[in-house]
Amino acid sequence: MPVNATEPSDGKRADVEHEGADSDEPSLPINELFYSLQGEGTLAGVPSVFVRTSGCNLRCWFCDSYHTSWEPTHARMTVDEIVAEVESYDANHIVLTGGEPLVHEESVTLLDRLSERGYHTTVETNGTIFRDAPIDLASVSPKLASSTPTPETDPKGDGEWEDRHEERRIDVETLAALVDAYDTQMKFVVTDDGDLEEIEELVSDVRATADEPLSDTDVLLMPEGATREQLDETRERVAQLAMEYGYRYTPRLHVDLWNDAPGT
Ligand SMILES: C[S@@+](CC[C@H](N)C(=O)[O-])C[C@H]1O[C@@H](n2cnc3c(N)ncnc32)[C@H](O)[C@@H]1O
Ligand SMILES: Nc1nc2[nH]cc(C(=O)O)c2c(=O)[nH]1
Ligand code: SF4
Ligand SMILES: [Mg+2]
Repeated sequence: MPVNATEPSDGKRADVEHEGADSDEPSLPINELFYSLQGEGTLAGVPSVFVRTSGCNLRCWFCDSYHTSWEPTHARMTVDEIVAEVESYDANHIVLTGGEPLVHEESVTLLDRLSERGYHTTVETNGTIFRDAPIDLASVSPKLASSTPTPETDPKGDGEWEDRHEERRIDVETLAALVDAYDTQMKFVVTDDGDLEEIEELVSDVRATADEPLSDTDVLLMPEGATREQLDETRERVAQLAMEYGYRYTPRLHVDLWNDAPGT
């Protein structure tokens, strides 16, 4: 269901409580909650319930979830309300995404409750924040230099987020901690050939820092594109790059199937 998104947020707990969220109960700012197919990564095609939190610590210029980052909106739901909504769907796989779901410590509470009920959990994260939680698949998408919003690419202002995004986007220690703690896929948004040099260097740095291995088939190249038309420009080249470098290609099934319509 599309959640009635009313409360603006910037990745911080809102200071106003709203109907439907008891102030004593753990709650999360939810932008949307829906049932679809996992569109990305090694579980692509698996029917899944998506829980999308609002608020992010980065500002990728290409963010396909603009209303969780650049202009965040949400309704506050208690963890109990979220779990009840999840349980109304006949699915075993839950994808917690955002925005950046790990900016919220209540995401751990939600993951605990889902795990207790036997759900498989995937967390889509930008890899800048580590939290100890029952995560079955950490779907980590480190943000490359090509994601940084410059005055030319900024979708909202004049590049006010450029320095903050640039300082925060990569933390090798955090990426290595995620690899060590969880079954991890590393999913890079590729805009053009120039991204591969940074990917190779970053993968090498993470391998040097982590104790657990990160195989080439756990490194995924995903074409940039929020619409079918944009993907038409990128997907074939990114597929070629995956073959050239020996990494895995991931499609964006929800864009191919439904052109990234809300609730897909
Ligand atoms: C909206 S993000 C939310 C989770 C987390 N903040 C992150 O970036 O991983 C979900 C996924 O969409 C990807 N993504 C966002 N905008 C995209 C675009 N224009 N093209 C391709 N992938 C995109 C992100 O890299 C991430 O893998
Ligand atoms: N179908 C579908 N699959 C997805 N996999 C990751 C998504 C995300 O936004 O994190 C996503 C999404 O938005 N839709
Ligand atoms: S990190 Fe994820 S949610 Fe945040 S701006 Fe980038 S793509 Fe969007
Ligand atoms: Mg998405």
